[in-house]
Amino acid sequence: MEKLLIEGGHPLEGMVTVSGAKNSAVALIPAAILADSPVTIDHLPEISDVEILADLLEDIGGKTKLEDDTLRVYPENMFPMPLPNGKVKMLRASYYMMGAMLGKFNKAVIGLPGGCNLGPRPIDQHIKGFEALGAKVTNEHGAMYLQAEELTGARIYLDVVSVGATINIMLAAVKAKGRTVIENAAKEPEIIDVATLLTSMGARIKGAGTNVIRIDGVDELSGCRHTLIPDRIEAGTYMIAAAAKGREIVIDNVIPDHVESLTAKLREMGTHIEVGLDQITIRTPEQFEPVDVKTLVYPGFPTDLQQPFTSLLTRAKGTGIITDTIYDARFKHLDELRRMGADIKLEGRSALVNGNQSLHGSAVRASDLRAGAALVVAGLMAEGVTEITGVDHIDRGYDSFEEKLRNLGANIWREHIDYMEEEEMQNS
Ligand SMILES: CC(=O)N[C@H]1[C@@H](OP(=O)(O)OP(=O)(O)OC[C@H]2O[C@@H](n3ccc(=O)[nH]c3=O)[C@H](O)[C@@H]2O)O[C@H](CO)[C@@H](O)[C@@H]1O
Ligand SMILES: C=C(OP(=O)(O)O)C(=O)O
Repeated sequence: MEKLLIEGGHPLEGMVTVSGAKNSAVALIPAAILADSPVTIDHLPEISDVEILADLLEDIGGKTKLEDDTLRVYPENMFPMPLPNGKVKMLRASYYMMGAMLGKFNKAVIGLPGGCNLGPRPIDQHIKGFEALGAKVTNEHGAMYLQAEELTGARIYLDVVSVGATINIMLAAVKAKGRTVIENAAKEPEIIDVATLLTSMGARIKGAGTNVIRIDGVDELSGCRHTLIPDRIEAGTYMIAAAAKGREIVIDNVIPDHVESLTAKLREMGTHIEVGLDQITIRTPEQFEPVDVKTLVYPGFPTDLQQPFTSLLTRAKGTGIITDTIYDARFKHLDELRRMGADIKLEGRSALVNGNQSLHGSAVRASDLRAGAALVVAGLMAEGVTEITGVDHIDRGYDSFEEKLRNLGANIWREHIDYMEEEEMQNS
């Protein structure tokens, strides 16, 4: 086990380059299963979710070659090997193995996914989609069994706007017979990225990025080369860190439209922001105004930035309210921020953050990926040293986090936790 240590208070300055999007990468890697020849994906982030998915492709007989930020997938000898346990529980996006394997082999046996514990995260809409396409889906002892004689296009209305269900149904439908229409589809940029890759492979998809997606099934998909879009959540995390502590920070390789909801809120708080073509420059203001934020589906304020944004609100002159309409239990970071001196009340799905509190370094634990990002942002602002455990969560989604922050002037480093310390932590 490892922990992150941050000595707070150092101003940040310079340029940080955003890596490829985690939530695209984790869908594009399973999508490569659908091709009959090699698929090359460029600009992948170096994160554990990517490594585990590449491993899962090997587990079903594929070959993968990861060099720098490029992954080459050789799908020629894959077979529908059951994946009931183990690695599938280490991340959320293993659910895309269901759609991709069903689309390729008409068959899949896969354990239920893991990922951040944000309260219940059902996959009923994924299953509704697979069943509409003709698959029989059963859950036996925690493993999902999916099987179809043949997949046939269907009209599927999602009862909940779901990123995962939209992509999973696309993966299962691209080789189905006839037309599939997904209504009330999610519109996140990552969905467009997946549709772009599948289209390069020969799929016929229209409407990705709108709430109605039409897919006309094709018999064969072939290999291609694709470059991932930049990670808007990583970009947003650096924007928040820059607002918190940045003399002047340039965030490079960002699609400004993808972070518009955050840019608007940071400006409302008084942050100085200049938006270029693929760069955003940010400077900390003298004083932060409190703001209210509600997370919504894209293009609304992303739930994945709710937690780091909460840390920034502790610096506002007054009370800001942050409401998560997507996950009702995405608040495990609040107790940890309170340990650092934050004054936050939780009322239902809303955190009431009383600003003007100076934070102090403490020993805290990241319960999930973005809770980890929230604690890093808080650690950068706090007086003294913050020790963050639960680093494996952070490593799921941030490429070279400490290195990138160190290049901006942060004093952040990683230490190994020895056996005795681990015991002590577990008993405390
Ligand atoms: C790997 C990945 O891309 N993860 C992202 C994806 O997660 P994920 O795909 O799991 O999130 P969804 O968009 O599916 O979930 C949105 C909401 O719908 C609910 N729901 C979802 C599916 C379903 O079958 N039934 C159902 O009720 C969920 O509980 C949640 O309240 O989108 C989330 C919302 O932007 C992000 O926080 C995650 O970072
Ligand atoms: C919730 C997240 O990830 P996952 O869905 O992979 O758990 C996230 O990226 O903030």
